[in-house]
Amino acid sequence: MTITQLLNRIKPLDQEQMAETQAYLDTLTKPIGSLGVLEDMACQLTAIYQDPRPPIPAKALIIMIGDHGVAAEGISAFPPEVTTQMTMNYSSGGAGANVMARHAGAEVVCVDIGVAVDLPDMPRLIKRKIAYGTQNMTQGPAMTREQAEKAILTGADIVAELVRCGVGMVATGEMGIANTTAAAAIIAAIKGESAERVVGRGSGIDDSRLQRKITIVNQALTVNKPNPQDPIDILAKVGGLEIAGLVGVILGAAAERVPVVVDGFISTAAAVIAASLSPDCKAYMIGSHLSIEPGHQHMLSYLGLEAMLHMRFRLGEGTGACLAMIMADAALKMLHEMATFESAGVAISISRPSETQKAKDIPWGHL
Ligand SMILES: Cc1cc2ncn([C@H]3O[C@H](COP(=O)(O)O)[C@@H](O)[C@H]3O)c2cc1C
Ligand SMILES: O=C(O)c1cccnc1
Repeated sequence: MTITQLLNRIKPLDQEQMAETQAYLDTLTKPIGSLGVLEDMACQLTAIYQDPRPPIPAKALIIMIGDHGVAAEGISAFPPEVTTQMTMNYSSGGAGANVMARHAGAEVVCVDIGVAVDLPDMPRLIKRKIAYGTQNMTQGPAMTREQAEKAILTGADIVAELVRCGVGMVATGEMGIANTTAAAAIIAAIKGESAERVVGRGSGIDDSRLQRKITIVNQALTVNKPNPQDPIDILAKVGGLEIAGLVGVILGAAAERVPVVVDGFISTAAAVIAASLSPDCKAYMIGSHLSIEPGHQHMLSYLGLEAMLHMRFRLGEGTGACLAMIMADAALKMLHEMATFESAGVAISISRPSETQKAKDIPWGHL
C-alpha cells in the first residue's frame, strides 16, 4: 500500500446517521443535550460504525516506541536508556499505561518501530524496527522521507491487522525519551508557532534545560527548514519514528472505520500531521485529556477535539486515552440501556444490556 492509497480509503462520516442518533438521544429520559460530550460521542460512534446501536467494542492501546538522536542534547530529565527499560515494563504489565489499559479492558500492543537497541522477543511486543533511533535533528533531518513513510504504513498495517482480529477501537500511546522536543518542533513547524510557546518541561526538566530545549527546537528548525505545506517533510525532518507510526495508526483507524482515541501532547502532534494529510480523518478521532504541556490545547483546538478529562496528566504512553475509552463505552451504554420517555412511562426497562465484544487472539508471531 502507498500513502496515497491509504489516504484515499478515508471517507467522511455519514451526517444522516449523526442526526438520527441525536434525534434518538432526544427521546431519552433526560433534558435535551444534558449528557453533553457523551451525546456527541454517541453520534460520532454510530456514524463511524454505521450502526445505530453499536456493540461495546474490543479495544487496543497501541504504544509506538522509538529513540531520538536529539536526546544527546540533554533536553530530557531522563537518559535515553529509559526507552528500552520502559519497553520491558510494558511487556511485563507494570507501567501506568498497562494499569489504565487493564482498567479500560484494552489489550496493550507495543511496537518497536525505532528503539536504539535490538530487543529480545517478549510478550506484547511487535518488532517492526525501521531504524535504530532517529538522527540528531539539530545536525540534519531526523530521518529520511522514506523512513517516515514506511513508519506511517507500518502503523496503518498494525491497525488493519488488529481490526481483522476483532478490535473495534484503538488508542494511541508512545514512548521515546526526548519525544516532547520532537512534538514541539512539529507544532512549531506546522503552525508557525514560536518555540517558546510550544516547548514544555516534558519528563520534568528544570529552567536551564527548558531554555536549552527552546534553543534546540529553534536550531532544528533553522538547520532543516521543514516545509510547512508538506506534513511528511516536517515529520521526517523534526519528528520521530514513533510519532510517524502514530500518524499511521490514526490514518489506518480512519481507513478501517474504527474510532481512534488520541492521547496527550505527542500523540496530538501525530494527529495534527495526520489531519494535515487527510482532513477527513479528524472525524474518527476522539480527544482524551488536556496535557500539562503548553501547546496541547492549541493543537486540540486546531483539530476540533475536546479534552474531556482535566487531570493534570503529563505522562503520555496512552494513559489518558485509555481513560477516555471508558467514556466512549459509557456513551454506547447510554444508547443501549437508557429508557426513553415513552418506555419509562410504561416501565423502566433496559432494552438490551450492553455486552463487550471480544477480540480474537492477536497473532503475535504473524504481526
Ligand atoms: C520513566 C518514564 C516513563 C514514561 N512514560 C512516558 N514518558 C513520556 O516522557 C517522554 C517524553 O519526555 P521528554 O521529552 O522530557 O523525554 C516520553 O517517553 C513520553 O512517553 C515517560 C518518561 C519517563 C522518564
Ligand atoms: O502529554 C504528553 O503526552 C506528555 C507530556 C509530558 C511527557 N510525556 C508525555
